[in-house]
Amino acid sequence: MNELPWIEIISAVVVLAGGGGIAGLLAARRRRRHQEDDGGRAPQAGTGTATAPRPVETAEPETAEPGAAAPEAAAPAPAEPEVAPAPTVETPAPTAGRLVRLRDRLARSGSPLGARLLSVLSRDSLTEDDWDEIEEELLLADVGAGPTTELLDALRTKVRVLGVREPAAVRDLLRSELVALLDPGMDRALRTEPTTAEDGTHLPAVTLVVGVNGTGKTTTVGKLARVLVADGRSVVLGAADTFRAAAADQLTTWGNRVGVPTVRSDREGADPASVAFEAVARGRDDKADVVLVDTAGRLQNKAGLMDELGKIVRVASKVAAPSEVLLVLDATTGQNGLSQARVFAEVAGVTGIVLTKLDGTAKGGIVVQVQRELGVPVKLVGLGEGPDDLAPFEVEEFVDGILG
Ligand SMILES: Nc1nc2c(ncn2[C@@H]2O[C@H](COP(=O)(O)OP(=O)(O)OP(=O)(O)O)[C@@H](O)[C@H]2O)c(=O)[nH]1
Repeated sequence: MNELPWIEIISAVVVLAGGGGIAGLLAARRRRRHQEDDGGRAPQAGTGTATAPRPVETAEPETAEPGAAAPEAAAPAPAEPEVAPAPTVETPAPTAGRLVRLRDRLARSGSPLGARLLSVLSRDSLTEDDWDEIEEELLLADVGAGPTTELLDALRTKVRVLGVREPAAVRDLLRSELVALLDPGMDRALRTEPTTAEDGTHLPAVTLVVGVNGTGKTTTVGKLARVLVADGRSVVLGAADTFRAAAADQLTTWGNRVGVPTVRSDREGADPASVAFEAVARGRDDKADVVLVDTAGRLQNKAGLMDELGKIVRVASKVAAPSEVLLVLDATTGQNGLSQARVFAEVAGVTGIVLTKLDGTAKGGIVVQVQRELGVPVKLVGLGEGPDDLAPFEVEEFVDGILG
């Protein structure tokens, strides 16, 4: 008898058995990863309210059609019975003192505003070359031409008049000048207080988060939800970035981790204004304190951007008008970020800036320039990819961070 068919049959059985094993293994690993993503770091189990999102006006419902097979069901039988992961809710780090905890990251970014400036300023006698060097460092750090001249003039005068040279005194001098440049008097509080309409209806505070793609908007909305939850506020998320389908998933994951519901549409390209409206309505019905709305900001021209953001504001305002429009800027993009900022400020009536990725740049001076150019305060800074790496901006803590 020909042995070949038997070898083929045996091989096929081995492959099938092995494949099933691998499929089971992958399914188990996928489940484990899912559990980790959803709350692996959760210190306690759930008082969470992570609810299934409601479909929005123009959107497909999130849940599968009745009778439709769920994607998992079509996969080979898993090695162990499917157990829905227990909802776990994390406790975000408290917001007070976050910048103090994170400020090492500013120093570690090697900001030229820090060590190098201090070393020049401490030289025995400062020559014109030394002042040029200081100017160059400030410009390289994206402080901007106007503020750099201002800072240099103030430093020159004080160094001459006071004759300071000792490192500690020079540091104090530089510190106070940088603090002054950052305008500590600006109101940086987030307007997140709900209000009551004349007819007694509860109205959540609405925060719209805008900016070009990739700056960290979705991440910021997720982190901001954690900031608010840590401060004892109830939050609803609105995934109005309907351009990128994964953005809604990303936001839902952020929300689930802290027990915050996300209103979304799974249909790519669904009307963002409609999602925003539903999210604000959900916030009103749930009596939430704050609704955070993520947007796409991916439009190619100013007119299109104006149309989209204008419509989101108009439609959301049928329930409650946004009290904050936060512009997310990537600190590593320097001047480029600044020109984007100007367009958004014109189009969207920005009330605050979130500067992300300050952990990865020596260009911390962009904070000065952005505030000056737009006349809008930096309210939050992103200092890493961790869930609690977003801090309320505090001028003195920030300056201490960049001075190292
Ligand atoms: N190092 C660092 N990375 C950050 C920070 N904030 C966001 N990121 C990262 O930036 C990347 C882009 O973030 P997203 O939130 O997806 O950006 P987005 O603006 O929503 O992008 P689109 O949805 O494509 O418009 C992600 O890898 C984030 O982890 C930060 O403060 N520091």
